[in-house]
Amino acid sequence: MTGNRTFTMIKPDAVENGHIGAILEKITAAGFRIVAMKYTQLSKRDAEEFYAIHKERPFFGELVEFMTRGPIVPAILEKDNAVDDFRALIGATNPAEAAEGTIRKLFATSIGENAVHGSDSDENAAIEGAFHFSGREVF
Ligand SMILES: Nc1ncnc2c1ncn2[C@@H]1O[C@@H]2COP(=O)(O)O[C@H]2[C@H]1O
Repeated sequence: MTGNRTFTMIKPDAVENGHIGAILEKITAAGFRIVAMKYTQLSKRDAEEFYAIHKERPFFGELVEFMTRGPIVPAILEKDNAVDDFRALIGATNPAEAAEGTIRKLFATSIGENAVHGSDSDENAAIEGAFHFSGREVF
């Protein structure tokens, strides 16, 4: 049975802090199937394109600088109700406001360096997944 899909990235802060394994464990324990995953680093151009929707925000420069400073783990995840269930699993954007037990509460350090990304809609999940993966990389 296939569920629907969301897109995530384990961000440079969580990679630097050694949390890849623990975060993947939380994701799979919550019932998500990994259908695509890689270890890679974004160029400045990649990050500016991926986050184009935020380009007028005051934190845009900081966001691009952060997301390009080291490797990330992008992945496409599958589960029923994937987008909403994944956002519940990761918690609020600001880890200070994230619920106990959520990935951001456990592993994020600030609103900017918040450990993981989660798509906010089915449409954006498809766009973001296609940004990072070709058809041959999705299983
Ligand atoms: N006020 C803020 N200051 C710095 N970074 C922010 C702020 N709000 C959002 N962001 C970052 O912008 C990112 C947009 O994608 P995410 O929701 O994955 O995670 C968000 C944060 O990393």
